[in-house]
Amino acid sequence: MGAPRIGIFGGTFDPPHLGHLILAAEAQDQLGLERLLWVLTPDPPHKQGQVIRPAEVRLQMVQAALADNPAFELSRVELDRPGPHYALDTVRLLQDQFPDADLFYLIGGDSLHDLPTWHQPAELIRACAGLGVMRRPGDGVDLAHLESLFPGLSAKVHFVEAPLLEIASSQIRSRIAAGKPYRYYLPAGVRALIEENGWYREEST
Ligand SMILES: Nc1ncnc2c1ncn2[C@@H]1O[C@H](COP(=O)(O)OP(=O)(O)OP(=O)(O)O)[C@@H](O)[C@H]1O
Ligand SMILES: O=C(O)c1ccc[n+]([C@@H]2O[C@H](COP(=O)([O-])O)[C@@H](O)[C@H]2O)c1
Repeated sequence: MGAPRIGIFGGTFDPPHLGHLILAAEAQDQLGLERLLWVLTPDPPHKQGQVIRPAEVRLQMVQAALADNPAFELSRVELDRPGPHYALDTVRLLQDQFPDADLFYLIGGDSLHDLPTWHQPAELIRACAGLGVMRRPGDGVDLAHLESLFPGLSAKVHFVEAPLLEIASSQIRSRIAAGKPYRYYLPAGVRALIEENGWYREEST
């Protein structure tokens, strides 16, 4: 029997939406992940200076998004340490927690495209058994170029088969602020929280 496979899905989740849920569910199935840890990132490295809702607000929404799926778990590995939250530190902490497991880091195509700008990307790639990637419209992924920067990367990239989804948290925030319908872009429980609390109505980001 091989090592247990654990998926790590980090995100700002401001708010969590159907793109996130579909990526997580397809990756779990296609990569045979025994556990799938959703890692809420309080202080995302690439969103410094950007307005994001407080971690407690995003946590409530992630809990609502995960509530009806026992296969999804919330990990506090970033919530419980000060930021900025680099993926490499997270993977290393989870390696300590699950020393026998193969860890798969899940990202969208835009994140794969940006990987060279991440903190110590070569070490991150080395630390992961694989990267589960769901393409995004216009993500600009050029795997041959990435392979030239990080030899061996392409063998670790597993493209997750799924429809291309033009859904983004930023787009949902804009829709809410503009009074446009957004109901079917995210789970009902997340929408209920947004409506009860009036979140995103005044926001322009
Ligand atoms: N529609 C989507 N298809 C594929 N991957 C996605 C999609 N939406 C988000 N992701 C991936 O999920 C991870 C977390 O994304 P994040 O929480 O930043 O959401 P986002 O929709 O990209 O937010 P924003 O629009 O505010 O930048 C990232 O790796 C991102 O690439
Ligand atoms: O480690 C890094 O340098 C790094 C740079 C950009 C993003 N990440 C992580 O990737 C995940 C998705 O990022 P984001 O900004 O699209 O929500 C989130 O968990 C971030 O902490 C990590």
